[in-house]
Amino acid sequence: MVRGQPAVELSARTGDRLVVALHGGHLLSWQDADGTERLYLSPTALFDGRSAIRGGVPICFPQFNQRGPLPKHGFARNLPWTFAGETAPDAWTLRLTDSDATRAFWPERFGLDLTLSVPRAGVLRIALQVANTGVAPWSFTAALHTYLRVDELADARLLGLQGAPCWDAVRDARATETRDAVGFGEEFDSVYGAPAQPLVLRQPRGDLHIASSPDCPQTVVWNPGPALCARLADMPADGWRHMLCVEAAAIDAPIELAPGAATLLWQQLDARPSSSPTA
Ligand SMILES: O=P(O)(O)OC[C@H]1O[C@@H](O)[C@H](O)[C@@H](O)[C@@H]1O
Repeated sequence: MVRGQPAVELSARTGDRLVVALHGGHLLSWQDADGTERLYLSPTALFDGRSAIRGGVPICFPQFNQRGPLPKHGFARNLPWTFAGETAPDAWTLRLTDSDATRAFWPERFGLDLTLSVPRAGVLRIALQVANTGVAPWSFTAALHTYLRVDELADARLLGLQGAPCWDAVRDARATETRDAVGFGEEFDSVYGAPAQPLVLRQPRGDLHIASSPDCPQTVVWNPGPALCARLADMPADGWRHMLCVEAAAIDAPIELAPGAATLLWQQLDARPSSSPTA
């Protein structure tokens, strides 16, 4: 149990440790072998079995944000998932299938398999298989809404976005990213075309390489900054300084699945020692 909610703790042979809540199939913690926490979990996150948990890796499905009639970011993060156990060495799967609770929002038949795996020490792969188990085609948008832990946001840079098309949601402006190292401070909410190369979150303590699947053609980068953070009841006032969401997303063009078809959305996080000083 974590804060009164059912959760499972997963220990990989590498020494990496994961904690995942059944509510939302929500990864709460990833600690590598030396005990370094890689994900941000708000100390004031709600663990009431209904609300989305602030931090970790919320699963946004079948709708991203408010781009449709469903609740914000869909319903998958608000429902209980089941734990299917270790489905391959150092790989564990959680499952959500359609039920009366999902059909209250969305009529479609579906299966989600979230597989968390540790292929090497300090590497985490988050893979969401989306399957159409019904008899009619349907489409969806989705995101792996990862909250990365940062020691101090002012010292962090996100590298690899230069040249990517970008929609800045704060200013409602479209542009091409010109910076080779993006820094943060105020509210930041942008949808980028995902570059072919992994992004790098660079901090004094080291780099985190962030790769995503071809079926996630967008990368969303979000930090509420001080003003919006102060309005978020489930985040402490300084929480924005210790997180950065880098989300593998399929949102600009909904993915259509034929009956019996499935697709795999994934994000891989790879922690490495710093190769150069903070840009
Ligand atoms: O507060 P929520 O529902 O978890 O959403 C957090 C943020 O999620 C991001 O993915 C969106 O781009 C932001 O616009 C949004 O504010």
